Amino acid sequence: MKLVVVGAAGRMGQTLIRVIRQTEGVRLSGAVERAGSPFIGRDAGELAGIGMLNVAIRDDPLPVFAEADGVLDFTVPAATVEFAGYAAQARIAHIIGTTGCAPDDEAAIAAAARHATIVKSGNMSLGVNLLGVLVRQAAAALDEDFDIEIVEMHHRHKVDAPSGTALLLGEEAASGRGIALDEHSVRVRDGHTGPRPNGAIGFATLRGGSVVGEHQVILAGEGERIALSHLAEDRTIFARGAVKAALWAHRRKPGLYSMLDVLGLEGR
Ligand SMILES: NC(=O)C1=CN([C@@H]2O[C@H](COP(=O)(O)OP(=O)(O)OC[C@H]3O[C@@H](n4cnc5c(N)ncnc54)[C@H](OP(=O)(O)O)[C@@H]3O)[C@@H](O)[C@H]2O)C=CC1
Ligand SMILES: O=C(O)C1=N[C@H](C(=O)O)C[C@H](O)C1
Repeated sequence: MKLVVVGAAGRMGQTLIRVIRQTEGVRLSGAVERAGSPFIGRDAGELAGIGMLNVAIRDDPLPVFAEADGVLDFTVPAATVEFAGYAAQARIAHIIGTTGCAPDDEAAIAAAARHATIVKSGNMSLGVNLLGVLVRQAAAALDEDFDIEIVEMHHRHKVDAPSGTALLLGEEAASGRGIALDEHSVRVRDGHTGPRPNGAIGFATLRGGSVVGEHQVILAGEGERIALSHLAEDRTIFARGAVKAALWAHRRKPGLYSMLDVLGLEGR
């Protein structure tokens, strides 16, 4: 399967290029960065530290997509929406790891999924997706006497909050409780907040250093507390998940899928 990496010079872009090189059944056919990037024209393999791959980084996605079977996209929301349109035009699989998408972005991506096979997830790792299933089960088993709080920590460069993973875990908790997350989430607390609303799902965000990604879901009751957590030690776990998603999506009918579909965890 021929794969394009967009955002090829980024933290995830470079990790994806290394993982593609190590994975049977896939090869890097193209690499894209934004127009004006200092990395345009550089060899994608050299930049990722694995030696020449003879794939130059380009700033014209459409012809690059036309020669590929799938695109791996860990960039920024505006770019992802644009890439979704191009992937739909080229009828190739689009694997989206980008987080921080606004409702309008999500709507544009859903529209593109009428023509393209899109897999989108706030976290592509096996561990976090399994954690999501466990969180849903725990939230379903316990009533509102257990307060749900989600704590996340990431590196100092991260630009969106709460993280895509924290929101994914919040959705799973809400689904276990049979409620809508956006009607119950408390994303910020500051000053005289008053007591905690019953049934709220709270979020707390920490940023610093080089932390790859840490998430904890706490279910706090009277006199006892359950904590379910995931620690990402290496970005390779996300890249492996994305490549797995691309292989799963190849020649599958258009639609918007999640990592739960890819991993066979949907409905578990
Ligand atoms: N779902 C998951 O499993 C994971 C998701 N993520 C998410 O992936 C995204 C990227 O993370 P990370 O790699 O750390 O971020 P980086 O900033 O390191 O990488 C993003 C790359 O995308 C490039 N880019 C920006 N605009 C465009 C464009 N129009 N065309 C092509 N390339 C573009 C950036 O270039 P420039 O810097 O020049 O603007 C940069 O090289 C984030 O949203 C993050 O939350 C991260 C890890 C796992
Ligand atoms: O920006 C990151 O680095 C990460 N982003 C994703 C998120 O927002 O949850 C996934 C992972 O935690 C790393």
